[in-house]
Parts: sequence; C-alpha cells; structure tokens
Amino acid sequence: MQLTIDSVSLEYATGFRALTDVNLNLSKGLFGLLGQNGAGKSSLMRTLATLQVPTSGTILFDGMDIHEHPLQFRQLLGYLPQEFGVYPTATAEQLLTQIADLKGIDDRHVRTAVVEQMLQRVNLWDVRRRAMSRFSGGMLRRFGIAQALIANPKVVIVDEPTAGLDPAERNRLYDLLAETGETAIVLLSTHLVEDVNTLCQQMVILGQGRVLVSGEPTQLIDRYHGQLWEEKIQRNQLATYQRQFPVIAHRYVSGQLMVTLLNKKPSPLGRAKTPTLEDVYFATLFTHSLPSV
Ligand SMILES: Nc1ncnc2c1ncn2[C@@H]1O[C@H](COP(=O)(O)OP(=O)(O)OP(=O)(O)O)[C@@H](O)[C@H]1O
Repeated sequence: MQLTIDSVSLEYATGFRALTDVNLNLSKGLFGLLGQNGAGKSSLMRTLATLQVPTSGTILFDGMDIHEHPLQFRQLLGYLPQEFGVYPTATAEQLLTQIADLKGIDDRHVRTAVVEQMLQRVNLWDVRRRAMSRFSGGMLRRFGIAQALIANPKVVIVDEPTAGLDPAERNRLYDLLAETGETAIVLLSTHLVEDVNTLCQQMVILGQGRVLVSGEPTQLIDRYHGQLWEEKIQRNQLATYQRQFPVIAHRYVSGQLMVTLLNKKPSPLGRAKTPTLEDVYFATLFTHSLPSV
C-alpha cells in the first residue's frame, strides 16, 4: 500500500500558492503533518481527499492517479475535515448507517453490525439515538472520527483530530488511530507536537507550502544531539537574546523564562539540552527563517 505525492503544487483562484513542489511517500502506519497556521496542511489534506485538484503534479494510490479516479479513491478513503458539520436533526446511528451505505456496505445486517461496533468504539453507543444538534463539541468530533474510520478505509486523513478533546478522549482517539494505522495509511495534521511524538512513525513539517523536513521522529531528534543549549534568563532580556543569539524557542519553567539555543559548537551560554521533537520543530522553523518565537 503506497500513497505517492509527486511534485504537487496548488494555486488557489486568488493566485495564492498554498503548496509548492510537495514530494512525499506514505505507506501503512501513522504519518504526522506539522506546521504553523497557514503552512498548507489543510490544503494538502483537501487535495489528498480529492476535493481539490493540484495545479501541477500527481498523487498516486498504488499506481492509480486519485484525481483521475476520485470516486474509486473515495471508496477507500476516510476523511475528517477540520470543520465538520452534520444534519442537526439526524441521529448518530442514522447518519453513520447512511455513510456506511455510501461506502458500499450493501448488506443490511453487516451494515447494522459495523455501525454498532463503530459507535461502541468511539463511545457514542449510549447517545446513538439523540439528535446530533444536542451533541457536545467532543461528541461531534468523535462522530467525525467514526464516519472517517467506518468501512475499513485504506487511507485515513484526519485534520486536527485532537482539537477540542479532553485528555481522556484524546487518549481514546490515540488508541483508535494507532489501531487503524496497523492496516491503513493514516495522515494526521496537528498543531500539537505531542500528538506526533505519541503516535507517528513518520512525520513531515510543512512551512509556507513546502516540505521543510520529513523522516522518522527519532532520527530527526538525533540530528540535534550536541547542538542545543538552554539557559534561564530574565523576561526583559529576551529581546536582546533573540537579537544576539540563535534562540529557537522560549518557555516558562516554574515561572522562570528558559531559552533554547541552536549552536553546532559548545555554547558559552547555558547547558547542553537533550533534544525533543518540539526542538526539532522549532529548530526547523528557525533554520528556514520562519517565525517560531
Ligand atoms: N480557498 C482558498 N483560497 C485562497 N487561499 C486559500 C484558500 N484556502 C486556504 N488558503 C490560503 O492558503 C494558505 C494555507 O492554508 P491552509 O488552510 O492549508 O493552512 P493550514 O496549515 O491548514 O493552517 P491552519 O493550521 O491554520 O489550519 C493560507 O495562507 C490560506 O489563507
């Protein structure tokens, strides 16, 4: 199973270029897509979901051009968009049954069983007959996940799936996505480096519509060994530090401001820092001169 994104660029009608020459190879498992607001994550996902056609380049699923055969590809696809709406008067059970039907589960008994199993998995079984207008934000998101995962899709695209979920729900979603990744290609976009750290075997960081870096999280982290330094400073020193030193990020630790510096040579400042995936993210933005702090 292989999804190949080959030299994909996307220009909107406004003339804005949201994606430039994106090349990626996705195979079975979880693939994390990180990037700042406006980096192009949703644009890439909508293009993969065949809702937009690239201006140039191709996307192949096991050799099939997905934009030449969108209906065929959609049968294999589960997609959770960032903005997810439902018919307010429908119940979760009704809508999921319809979606299962559209995805080609023709046998009524099989459909009923599949819908029940999915409602149980996303913990909506008890509220399956409630109008979805009365669902909380977390319940709606779980429904969105259920409709994306129903009918064993081969490719699952989930845009910011953990947004608005409490920690327990987020853990349940991690379980579901990890299980799905055993049999499908799962691409998930997120603002949270922690999501990628927890779940993904592969990742990519997008910036201004381009792939800045891609690879295995652990290998990307290893690249920064011996290059990161951290130091506690006063809040009013921050601007000076940012001007004078390669500050890639700052954060508060017990109310104390701590800066992280990227320097290949031992730094006269601070002490050596063990790199994390968050450092990879900030260091990547920093080296591409994108604002990160
Ligand atoms: N339909 C559109 N027409 C014109 N420009 C668009 C359109 N959709 C998105 N854009 C622009 O393309 C760029 C990328 O947007 P996109 O939504 O793909 O980013 P993102 O990485 O998903 O951001 P976020 O994390 O905020 O969701 C942004 O500058 C956005 O304003």
